[in-house]
Amino acid sequence: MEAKAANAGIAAKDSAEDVQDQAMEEHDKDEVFTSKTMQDSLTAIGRQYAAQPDVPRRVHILGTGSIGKLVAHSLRGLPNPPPVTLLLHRKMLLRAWEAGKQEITMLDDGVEVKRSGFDVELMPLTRREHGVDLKDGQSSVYDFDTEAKPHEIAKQLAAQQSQQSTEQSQRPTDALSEDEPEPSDAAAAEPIHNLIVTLKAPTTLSALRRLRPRLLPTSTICLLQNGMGVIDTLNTHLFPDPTQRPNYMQGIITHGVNVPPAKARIDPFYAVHAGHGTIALGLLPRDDLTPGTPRGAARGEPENPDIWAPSSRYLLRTLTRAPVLCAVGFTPLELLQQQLEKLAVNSVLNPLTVLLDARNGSILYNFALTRTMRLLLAETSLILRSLPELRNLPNINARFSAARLETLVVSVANLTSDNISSMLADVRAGRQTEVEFINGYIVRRGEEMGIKAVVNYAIMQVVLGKGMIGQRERREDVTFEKGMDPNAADL
Ligand SMILES: CC(C)(CO)C(=O)C(=O)O
Repeated sequence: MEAKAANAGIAAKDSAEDVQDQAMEEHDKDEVFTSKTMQDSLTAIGRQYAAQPDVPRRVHILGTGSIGKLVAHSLRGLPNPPPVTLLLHRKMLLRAWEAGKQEITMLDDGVEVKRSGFDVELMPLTRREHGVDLKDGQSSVYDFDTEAKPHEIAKQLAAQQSQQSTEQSQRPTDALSEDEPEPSDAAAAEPIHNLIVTLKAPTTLSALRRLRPRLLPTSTICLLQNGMGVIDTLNTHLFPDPTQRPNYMQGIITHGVNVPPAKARIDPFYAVHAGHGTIALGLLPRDDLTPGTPRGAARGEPENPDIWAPSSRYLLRTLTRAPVLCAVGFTPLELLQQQLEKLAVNSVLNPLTVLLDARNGSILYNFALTRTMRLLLAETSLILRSLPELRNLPNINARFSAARLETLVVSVANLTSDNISSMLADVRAGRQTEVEFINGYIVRRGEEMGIKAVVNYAIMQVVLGKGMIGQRERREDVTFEKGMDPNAADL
């Protein structure tokens, strides 16, 4: 009976979607017509929203955790959907995909909606040891049975790798020997123009290192994750030359999506859209624009849309087109302020819930914890109000006052009182936390301005210490069934 009702629900939803699809297709045709016939006469804002037939439409999604699934599922639900490639980081996931129905299922308001038509690519993770990438199955630099030290072995491996890559690039492709593994999938070598990253901040650098050769200065990377400072890390380690950097977009997600553990074991491509929220999106202005290009953000003025790369406009437009995502674009300066507010909330709720090993609501109505929160927020407020990028903005002192930040923390703790914070979930699962991109970011920004963020620093160290205790316990005391390593948990 229940299944019947659910099926009826799906059918009703499908026919409603069909009608909507037709309407949107007409709308799309109109937009292409507009872009072909009137492009020259459009205003800058008009060009921003017009369809762009020349931009490659494929969207790659890195991270198939709950948010990755929500975004992928929503994009394939669009009328005239873009091609979507899921970048899978584990063989087990690829096998599950191939053995399954090759669809993502989202349970929303009691109705299961299945969507297919995705492409997948396996992105085997490499380990980095002493500065060299070790491929899947390659021995650790610590395992060699010689007198040589791990860093010396790493040096030899690096030399070998660079020689191999030089030889390979000098040989014509048809001269590859039989036994040499050819790239398994030609698509895996193609450029990535539009990339959405839903990985956690600490794993982003190592994952993007694998994709570095496929990312062009014309590509756009949209980061949908907690924490701040990832872009600085990417620029330092992967894109030191500003002219070779991709374009960046950032987003703040308030959707609540989860994967019931019982379901995760049966179908890793299943998720529940439990709380409908929004995505605030903002593009980052490039640092390498020709001198003289008007850059509104730098002066705290409205943005000049002409400076955004076509892939950035395409990705922004595509994400904002998906009704369920409720994505809205903001100016870089407004998005930055929203990110900092979220950072302040996370910098209190996440580490405190880890230390207390308790749900978000546990910090409420407890004066000892209120004192701790106030100490943290006094320090964070001072640092945020001193940031050079916010200088000259009116209202900064009020928006980032310790009292207002406390109101934000309390209200989020109330709204999510039964939730387990993402940081506590990470610690419990033995995963690396985002603390260095939350409290660590506040500490780093403080240091730049000569402000010692001792409370944030101390709390970050305790969270790191707690994570280490958990990881050690897991390694030493508990034996896991093969294939059930909790550290391999999905991102
Ligand atoms: C706001 C909060 C704490 C909600 O759980 C969160 O964003 C998180 O868990 O990372």
